[in-house]
Amino acid sequence: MEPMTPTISSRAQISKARRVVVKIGSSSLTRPDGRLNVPALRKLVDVLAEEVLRGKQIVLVTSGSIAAGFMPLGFESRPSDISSAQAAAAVGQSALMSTYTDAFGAYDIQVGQILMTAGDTVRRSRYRHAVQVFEKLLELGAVPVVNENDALATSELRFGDNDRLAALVAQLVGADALVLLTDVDGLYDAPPKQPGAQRIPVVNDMSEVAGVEVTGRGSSFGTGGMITKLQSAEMATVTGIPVVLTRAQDVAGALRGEDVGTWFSATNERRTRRKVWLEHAAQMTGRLVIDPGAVRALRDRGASLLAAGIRDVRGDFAAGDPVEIVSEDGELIAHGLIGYDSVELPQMLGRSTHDMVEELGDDYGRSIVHRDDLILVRNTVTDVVTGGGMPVAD
Ligand SMILES: Nc1ncnc2c1ncn2[C@@H]1O[C@H](COP(=O)(O)OP(=O)(O)O)[C@@H](O)[C@H]1O
Ligand SMILES: N[C@@H](CCC(=O)OP(=O)(O)O)C(=O)O
Repeated sequence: MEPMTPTISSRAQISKARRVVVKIGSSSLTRPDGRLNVPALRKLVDVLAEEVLRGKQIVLVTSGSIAAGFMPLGFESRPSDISSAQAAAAVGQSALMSTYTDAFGAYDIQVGQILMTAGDTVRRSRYRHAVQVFEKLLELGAVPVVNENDALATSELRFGDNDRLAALVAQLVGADALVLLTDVDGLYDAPPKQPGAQRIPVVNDMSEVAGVEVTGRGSSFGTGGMITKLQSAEMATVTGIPVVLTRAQDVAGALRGEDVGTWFSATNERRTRRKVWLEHAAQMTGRLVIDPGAVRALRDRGASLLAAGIRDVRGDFAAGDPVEIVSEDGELIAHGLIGYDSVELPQMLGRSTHDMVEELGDDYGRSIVHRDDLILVRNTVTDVVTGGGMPVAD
């Protein structure tokens, strides 16, 4: 059995964390001309390698593949169309990994590349497999180096930014803490370039950042800006993982528990990883329109969604896919994992479970979305600042 790490409930305790996920963003790994900033990467590795040699388990989530790949392919700036960005990622990812392999190799530490797509964090079998690979690498003393599988990720199954991916990885490996490294030394109460903007040192509850002005536009090479960092912090903290957000130069201080950046305390809510994913990260494959009685049943009674309350179904999905559930006037009510394929649903709409079992057989006795697979979409802080959660397919 792995020794248990005490729960990390304050910044000072982070030095006791046994397993930490560290995410470094494009903004910190990119030179002004857009190329990979190798000295910055090496400085990060110097700090992380020392921690590994002292016995900490580190998982590194790193951006930089597109940054490292577009110039060698002859693009003048980071390409915005998907196929060019994917080609740049394919070229840049290998350059990125060889730089990490050399840098950690100087400390005799092996790195293992893990390229993930959103699907790996959703499907149970792939998730379990990912858990095993991470565990094995860490057990063998290697540093898993993670990025999104940019070359292959399709737009429907893409995170885009690495902030939310890092929160999901932190949940997947059961990290004691998540460190988000960027080009700004923490969350500010207004965009940092604004005169008078002040760093917020501690956030004990995400509701405290409700009035903070953040932008979704990152630095020249970053993706997502501060919005996806707040989403990431919320995803981690509600599953019991505290977060430090700071600039890359302060990584050593962050891991020692110094007063750098912004500390986001873990909440006691401990929502399950699957529900957090459903709320924040799932790309929806379909939409169910439900009547007012069903809205009340979901909201007030925490009920499962039955066919009787469904008015309309849109999209092409298979049982187990994530769908959004909206009211007749279009208000987003919940996200859920659907229990049936889209082709099965039209014959079921508006019908009682009893009728369907009589006519269609026992297979139709299940709810459409079981309460355990359903999360009411709250007006969370990140929704307030972003003006809505994740993009949802029509
Ligand atoms: N309230 C805020 N506090 C701190 N940074 C903010 C805020 N609002 C917007 N930002 C911007 O977010 C940027 C970081 O996001 P991004 O460029 O996507 O970083 P990365 O590539 O490291 O993920 C910073 O450069 C900063 O200008
Ligand atoms: N996966 C992409 C990174 C996406 C990105 O820029 O994310 P972020 O570092 O969170 O702004 C890459 O390696 O270029």
